[in-house]
Amino acid sequence: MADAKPVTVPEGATGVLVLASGDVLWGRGFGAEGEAVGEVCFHTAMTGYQEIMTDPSFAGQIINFTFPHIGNVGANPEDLEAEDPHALGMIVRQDVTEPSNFRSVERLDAWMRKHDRVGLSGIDTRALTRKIRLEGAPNGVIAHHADGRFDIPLLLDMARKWPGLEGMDLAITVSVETHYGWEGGVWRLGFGYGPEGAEDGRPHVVAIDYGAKRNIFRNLVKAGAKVTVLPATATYEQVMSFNPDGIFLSNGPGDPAATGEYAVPVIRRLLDTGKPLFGICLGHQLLGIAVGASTSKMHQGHRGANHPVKRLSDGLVEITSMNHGFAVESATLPANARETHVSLFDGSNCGFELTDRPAFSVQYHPEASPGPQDSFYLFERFVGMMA
Ligand SMILES: NC(=O)CC[C@H](N)C(=O)O
Repeated sequence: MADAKPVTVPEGATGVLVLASGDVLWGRGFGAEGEAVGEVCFHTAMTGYQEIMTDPSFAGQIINFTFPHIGNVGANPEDLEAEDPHALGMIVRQDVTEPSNFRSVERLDAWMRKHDRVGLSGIDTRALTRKIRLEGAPNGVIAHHADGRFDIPLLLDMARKWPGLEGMDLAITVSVETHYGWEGGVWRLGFGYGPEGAEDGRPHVVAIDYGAKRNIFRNLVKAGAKVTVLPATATYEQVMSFNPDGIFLSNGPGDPAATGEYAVPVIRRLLDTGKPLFGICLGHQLLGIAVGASTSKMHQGHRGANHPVKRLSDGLVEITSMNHGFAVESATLPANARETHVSLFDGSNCGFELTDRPAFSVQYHPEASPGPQDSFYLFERFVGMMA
């Protein structure tokens, strides 16, 4: 590891990324001033930056966007996966420009400032992505100071002391405190997300929130369910007291194997009820652990909006939205778990179903997007099991 040398701040630099390796990448800060320490990962989506920043699955992470024009459609109050951002900061190629979109109510940099999130522009995001691909996702500090004053040795020390996502339990830190009924389904121009979803007569899904993104609940509603959301620490008795027709395990941040006592033992008991059960992302990983499989940290992870996933039953390739740095290891799936989906990038597990119970899960976000290859059918399959 390179040691920090006395540094001169390049002319005009108001932001910096300091990696635990000793690499120092100068740029221009935007959004909030200050610093944040976490894992630096790259995301290949061309749009959806507000959704990415607010997805609770990104807690503990600093996002390097491979798409150069981030901020060009501004910020709006609808494209949020949670009320506040959970990603720690963003790294982009180009400076944020004036927004050009009829839904925009403010600039992205103003939104970042308001929500206390640090942004860094002017970075060679391709070089950084290449580094992450070769070396794995590093720990680092993103910092922004308008006066250009940075204590690089201190930032390096912060980056080196950060323990890393492996072994870190974050789901519990981003979950809700108490249960609530979810409302909000299909988006309509001029109306936003409709209030549907609470009507009686719909199959009742109890969703355990390990750091859920809102779009998953919207999709459950779109598929016909009524959704009640429970905190990550909900006990078996609490889940059952809502008399669910089906149980949903949400996405969420951190290491699935670090969730300890509150998640997996409850999931095991819920499986024994024989009620339909569906897990996504962290929920998929937790279901994997509950049936005896192991999870491991991936070299660079999968983060993007067009990751090809192969459905093993018929070979169809789904274009999926993904965000994960841990994966269920296929080889450790037990005999009663059939692998259903694999990543076309690296062959890693992306879905399985149990052969002796109505339970299945996937590693990606099944979106209700137009086109023949989306994966929304998974929500319909789940809700259909309760009919
Ligand atoms: N999207 C998610 O739920 C992420 C799951 C888990 N935190 C991971 O990084 O693999």
